[in-house]
Amino acid sequence: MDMIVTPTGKLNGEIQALSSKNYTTRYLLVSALAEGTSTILYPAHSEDGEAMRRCIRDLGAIVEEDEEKIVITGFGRHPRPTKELDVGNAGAVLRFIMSVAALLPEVHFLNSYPASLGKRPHDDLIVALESMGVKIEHQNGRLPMTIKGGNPRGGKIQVSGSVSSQFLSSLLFITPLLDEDSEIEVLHDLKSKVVIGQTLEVLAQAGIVIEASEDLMFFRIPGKQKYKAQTYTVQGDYPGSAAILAAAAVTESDVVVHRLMEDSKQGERAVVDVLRAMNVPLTHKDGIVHVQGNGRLKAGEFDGDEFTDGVLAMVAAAVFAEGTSRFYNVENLRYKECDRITDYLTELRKAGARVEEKRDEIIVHGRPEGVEGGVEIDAHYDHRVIMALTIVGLRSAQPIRIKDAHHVAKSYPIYFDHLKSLGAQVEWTE
Ligand SMILES: O=C(O)C1=C[C@@H](OP(=O)(O)O)[C@@H](O)[C@H](O)C1
Ligand SMILES: C=C(OP(=O)(O)O)C(=O)O
Repeated sequence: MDMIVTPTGKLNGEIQALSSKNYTTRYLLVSALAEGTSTILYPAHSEDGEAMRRCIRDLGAIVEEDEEKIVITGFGRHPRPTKELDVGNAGAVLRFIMSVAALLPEVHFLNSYPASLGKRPHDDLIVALESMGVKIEHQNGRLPMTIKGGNPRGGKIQVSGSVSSQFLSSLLFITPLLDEDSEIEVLHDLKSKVVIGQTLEVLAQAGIVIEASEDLMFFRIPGKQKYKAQTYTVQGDYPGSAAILAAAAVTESDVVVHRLMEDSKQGERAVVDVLRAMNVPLTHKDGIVHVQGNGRLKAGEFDGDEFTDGVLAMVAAAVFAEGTSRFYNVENLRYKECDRITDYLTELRKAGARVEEKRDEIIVHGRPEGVEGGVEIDAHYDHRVIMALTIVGLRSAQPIRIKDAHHVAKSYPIYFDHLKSLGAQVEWTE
C-alpha cells in the first residue's frame, strides 16, 4: 500500500502516544525468562512487538492477551526446543533472542526481510557467543543463521559496541541465567549507549543484579540468578512521537501528545530539547508535550547518537529550518532497516531537500520556503523513513507518494490515523 501525503498547513488536536517499542520487547523477554506469571500493561501493538510475542511463544512461553494487557508464563532458563524462529524485520528481537537460542541445541533463524534485516550485520554478537562455546552458522554475519548452543559458558566476555548496543543488551539479558558469574567488557565504542540504561532498568525491575561501571563499558553479572515474575507498565514511545512532534513543528499547529514522561530513560526524550533548540514553541509538563508550531525553525548542531531513533524526524524538521543543521555521531544509522544516511538522503533530495552526508554525519541546508515534492518515495522498508518523508510531504508544494508505506507498522501502525486525526491530508492508495 502506498501513501499520498498532500501538503497540509495546519495541525490541531490531542493524541495519546503509542506504547514504547523498546520497553515492550524488553518486558516480553524478561517475562519469558521468568518462571512465574507476569503481566504487561499497555504493551505496544506493532509488528516488532508481535515478532517478540511469536518468538517467546515458539520458545515455550504461554502468552495470553487482550486489548490492554499481556499475561505471560515464562520458561525461565529452559526454553522449549524449537526448530525455527521468525523475527520479522525486528533487529532488537533477533539480537535479544539469539542469546536465548544459545540455550538450545539447534535453532534456525529465517531471513524474512532479505532487503532490510537480511542486510544488517550481527558479527559482533556472533563472535561473543562463539567465545561462550556456542556454534553459529551464518551468511557473512547475516541471516539466515543457525545457532547450536546448549550450555553457554559465562566468565570473561568481550563484545564490540561500535555497531549496535543491542549486542551488549542481548548478553546482559542472558548472562544472569548462566552457571558461572560473568564479566562483560565492551570493546571500541558503545553506540546508542542510552538504550543500555533501559536494559538495566528493566533487568532491575525483574529482580536481576548487575554491577555496571559508570561509563557502561564494563559489567559484573553474578550467575545462577532467577528472573522474577512481575507486573510491568509500558510508558509512551518517544521515537514514534518524535515524528508527530516534528510534524507539528513544521506546520502551524496546536498539538498535544500525552504519555511522554519527562524523566524517561528513552534517549529520544531529547527530541523535545532538540525542537526547543530549533526555536519551536513547546512545553513539556506532567507527561504532556504541547507544540504550538508557527512553522519557523532555526538550524542547530546535535549529537544524534543520543536520540538515535529520533534523528530522521529531526532531520525532516531541519529541512525547513533557517540555516544549516548538522547531526553528528550517527554512523550507526547506516546499519538499521536501511542505510539511514545514504538511502534516506537520496529520498529527501528527490523531494527537494538540500542535504549532504559524511560517513557519520547528516548536514541539512534548510529551506524555510518549503520544498517542491511531487515525487514518488522509495522508503526502503524503513518505518522511520516513511514517517520522516511524511513530515516533508506536509510542507511540500506538491503531494508526495510514499511507496509501501504499510511498513510503518513495524513500530507505529496507527501513525497515519494519528496524523489524520490532527488534520493531516494523508490517504492510502493501492
Ligand atoms: O535495544 C533496543 O531496543 C534498540 C536499540 C537501538 O539500536 P542500536 O543499538 O543498534 O542503535 C535502536 O535503534 C533500536 O530501535 C532499538
Ligand atoms: C532500528 C530500529 O529497530 P530495530 O533495530 O529493533 O530493528 C528502529 O526501531 O528504528
